Amino acid sequence: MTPQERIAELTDRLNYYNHQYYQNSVSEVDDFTFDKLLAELAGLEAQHPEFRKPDSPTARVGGTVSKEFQTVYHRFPMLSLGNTYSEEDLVEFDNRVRKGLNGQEFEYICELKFDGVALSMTYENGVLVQGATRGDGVRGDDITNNIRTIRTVPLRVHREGIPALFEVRGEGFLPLAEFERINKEREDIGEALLANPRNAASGTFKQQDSAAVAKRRLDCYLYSFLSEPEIFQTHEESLVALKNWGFNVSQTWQKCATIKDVMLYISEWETKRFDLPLGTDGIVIKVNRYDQQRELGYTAKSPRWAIAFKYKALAASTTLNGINYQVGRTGAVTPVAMLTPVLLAGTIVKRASLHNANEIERLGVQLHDTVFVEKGGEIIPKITGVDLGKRTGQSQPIIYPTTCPACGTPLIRKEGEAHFYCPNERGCPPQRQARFEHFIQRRAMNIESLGEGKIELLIDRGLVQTPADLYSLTSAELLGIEKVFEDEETGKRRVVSFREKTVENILTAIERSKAQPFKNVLFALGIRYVGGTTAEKLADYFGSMDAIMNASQEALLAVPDTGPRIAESVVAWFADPLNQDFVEGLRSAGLQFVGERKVVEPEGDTLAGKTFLYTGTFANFSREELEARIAANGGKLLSGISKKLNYLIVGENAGPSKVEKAQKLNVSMISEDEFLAMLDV
Ligand SMILES: NC(=O)c1ccc[n+]([C@@H]2O[C@H](COP(=O)([O-])OP(=O)(O)OC[C@H]3O[C@@H](n4cnc5c(N)ncnc54)[C@H](O)[C@@H]3O)[C@@H](O)[C@H]2O)c1
Ligand SMILES: [Zn+2]
Repeated sequence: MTPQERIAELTDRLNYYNHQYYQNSVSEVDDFTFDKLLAELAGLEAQHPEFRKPDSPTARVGGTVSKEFQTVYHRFPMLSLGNTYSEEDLVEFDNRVRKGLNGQEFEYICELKFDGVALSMTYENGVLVQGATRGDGVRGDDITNNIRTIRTVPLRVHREGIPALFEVRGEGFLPLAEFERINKEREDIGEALLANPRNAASGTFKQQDSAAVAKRRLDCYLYSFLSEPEIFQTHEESLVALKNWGFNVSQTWQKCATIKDVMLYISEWETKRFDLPLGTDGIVIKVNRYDQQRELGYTAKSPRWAIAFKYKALAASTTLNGINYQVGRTGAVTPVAMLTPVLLAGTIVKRASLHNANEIERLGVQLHDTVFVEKGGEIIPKITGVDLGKRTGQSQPIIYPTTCPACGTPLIRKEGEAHFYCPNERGCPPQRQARFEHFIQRRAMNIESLGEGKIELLIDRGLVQTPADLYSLTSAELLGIEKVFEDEETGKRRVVSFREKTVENILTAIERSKAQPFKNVLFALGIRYVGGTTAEKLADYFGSMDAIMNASQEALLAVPDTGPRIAESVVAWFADPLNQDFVEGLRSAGLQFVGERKVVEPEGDTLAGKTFLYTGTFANFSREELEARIAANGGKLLSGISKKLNYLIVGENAGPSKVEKAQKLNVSMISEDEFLAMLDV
């Protein structure tokens, strides 16, 4: 391949990765690979400037704006950062800075490089008026409503000395604990897991429905303050002031007098960063004084007064001793690698995720191989490769089971899904147990006193078949039963026994659970894809179990944010006679089958297949009434303006941004009267 061809190829490939990364929140390669390719392209372009493409990713900030949001222009451009993985490059950076400043004294501020999404917030007279993404550096997406959901971003700041107009910038992120919580919930309802916290944050900030965004507790660390005229002399002063004004500034930054101190900071945080509540992928080094920053200036893509040092993902190698196939609540089988314990980033790793059969194939890993494990932003380490040089005659191909490791039922794989499933929903012990655990969790029936082995014991003794049986348990049945559990790994024994006090607590909790609201009951059923949020929406919309049981797929599709996958799953679940028995069992136990919301009585289907959104206020309807009429006539309410929207109903005091956006996307706008006329056909 000639340099010209290679330049063309790299340009296309990197532009494609950028598109996937910024628009679709997907990483098709890891960052290290991406950065290596980008460095290769920059090197080739330097040697052969004549072959450089006008759309080269070396000279542009990676992102763009999207059609779904209003575009805003940044007052000050939002740039990228030069980056490096090597200490030699840092020394070079230090030399460049020294030279650029002609021997003046200078200091650095080191900060962690938070792995999320760059955000910019504008305040006018102390009020947050706009929040935007970086986009292409000049223009970004207006995601003000989504940024308002971040609790640590003040909506108002009133302190002395704050300029009337200023901008703060920082990194929006999904805290690791929140990432794990969401994934646990997704696993629980059989949804594909989010790949990593950075991409999850990026995808969340791009959602149209800010109520859905609010459900994920995003956070943001601020690291920059901009105003005209400037009111600070140094970056340090601005960090201190931001903190004092109530902005969320991570207290991990440090002033360093020399590049040696910078290196110490780097090595100090190499492992310590894993104790932080968010993913970080390196550190950022900035010249402290603003006048010196100005003197050094910018390239087209990044400041010359700052650089990012990125850590290579922490890796270790160890042997794969076996694979444990775990069966989840929905029957999905997940392979977990059992490893010879190895120290990685300060913790001992014994297991790693292998995700699914495709992943095993992709890695080409065999039993007894030496494998590389890596710890990225996530808490569970993953296997990233095989050390083929260390493969011995001992290694054996991994034969993926064809039957359920727990109950022996032949596994099936649904089209388009990566997981194999055990279809024996009711007989398969781990599935049954997991269904009970789902049922008793706080967000469902809240009978958590039944946790930690107690359910297993009840099932073992044949006291319960389905969670409905919990409601007929008596203290006579429970008193005195016990079981000794032995931990396979540690050999530690634990006794679970039902003594008087325990029994009393459990029976009280079961009794009390009868008052749990209808939406919790609906969630507790464990219908695939019906998580807490969906259950709440369905409960609000239909108002009762009977209405949902009798709802057709079309009727379900009319519920906001409910797609065909959920609708199909709900209909199929209620069509199963055994599920019907289960539901009737719960009904006779006296659980809440009716919600607070008024039941929508179907009126007709004149709006079937049409999508609506409204803005403003109306003479004939309250918001609830309008929503109910749309639903009752088979229409579907959308949560935001997109190309999928057919009609925007415009009332008094309509939101100008909604109207403008609808115009842009050619969405029909109708008045209240026109809407009424549609109902009258
Ligand atoms: N894997 C992929 O497919 C893929 C594709 C595109 C980009 N990427 C990754 O993204 C990088 C390019 O993204 P980029 O242009 O946003 O550069 P960058 O993420 O390397 O650096 C700039 C960004 O760092 C962030 N940042 C975090 N902490 C900061 C702090 N304390 N101070 C200042 N900024 C801070 C800001 O959001 C800023 O915009 C690539 O180097 C690559 O690693 C990966
Ligand atoms: Zn099974």
